Amino acid sequence: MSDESTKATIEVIGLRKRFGPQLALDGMTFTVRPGRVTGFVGPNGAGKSTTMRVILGLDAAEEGKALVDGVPYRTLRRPLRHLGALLDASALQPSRTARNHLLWLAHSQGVSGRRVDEVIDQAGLGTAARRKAGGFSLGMRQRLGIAAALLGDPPVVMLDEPFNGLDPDGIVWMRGFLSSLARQGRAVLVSSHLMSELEDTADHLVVIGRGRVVADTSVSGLLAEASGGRVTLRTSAPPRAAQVLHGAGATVLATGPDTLGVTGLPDEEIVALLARNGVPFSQVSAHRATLEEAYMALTRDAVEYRGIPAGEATR
Ligand SMILES: Nc1ncnc2c1ncn2[C@@H]1O[C@H](COP(=O)(O)OP(=O)(O)OP(=O)(O)O)[C@@H](O)[C@H]1O
Repeated sequence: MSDESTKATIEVIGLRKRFGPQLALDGMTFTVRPGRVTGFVGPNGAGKSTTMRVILGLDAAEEGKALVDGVPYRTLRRPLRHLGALLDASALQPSRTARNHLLWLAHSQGVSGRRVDEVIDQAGLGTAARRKAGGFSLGMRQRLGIAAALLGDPPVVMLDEPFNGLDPDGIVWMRGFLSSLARQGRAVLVSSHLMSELEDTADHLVVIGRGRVVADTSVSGLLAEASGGRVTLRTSAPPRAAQVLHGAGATVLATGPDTLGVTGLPDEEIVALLARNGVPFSQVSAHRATLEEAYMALTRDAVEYRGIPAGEATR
């Protein structure tokens, strides 16, 4: 799984799909690569579930194609061994125990019964696996869905809104779990409409709005861009500090009686310059945007109806 260029695992190429007058996918294009968690993020109705359904062949696109390991999912002979998916955690047999549900799935896919107990452990189902799935909370259903997705030990895992219904402990568990799947070399695609859920989890982001990709970027790159290289400086000698930094090519703006906003120089260079020129300072801190801030900036135009007074919505 080391050569990313030849091991692309999900390729979505130019998908277009309508539901009646509603354009759900409008040229959706991205690639999910192994060894990292790719967050698939967008506001409600942006097209996340539809894209995943097209990848699985559950919905047909009018244009474009979706490939898993280079071929359409429907043509795979043992699909669970290529891609494990959790789309709808409520899709289970309420009268079966979780373990029997998994045994039945394993049998239908030629997977050994031994694997069932492994995935029960991996998904943290524990003794609940012997209970009827009909009585499960949404969080336990998510875990059961994840256990099912892992049955075929697939190199690609795709989860639609897996954080839904999880309590804070469950969210922490899910983050660690997704990261561990990626560390094992798997390609992990996980959708969410809340960027905060993916904090400390996603390595890469495909941000979508209105059926198309708005940004396809590493998390670190997105944060650096949103942070804009702004540094806040606290000093008892603002005019002197401004003079020194301006002389070194920075743009300096007074932001308070003893604070300056500096752009155009990295924080460590600012510290060195001030020290060398004997300018006193008590704080130099680079502004770090949160993932949520970066996301809001990206999707500002893509959110349907946000802030539009009733009666003025045009779609
Ligand atoms: N079966 C359907 N019939 C009609 N319209 C649909 C259908 N499925 C999806 N849509 C429409 O397609 C668009 C994309 O929906 P989709 O469910 O893929 O978005 P999403 O990003 O998954 O949203 P959410 O975060 O709410 O799940 C929306 O405008 C939605 O109303």
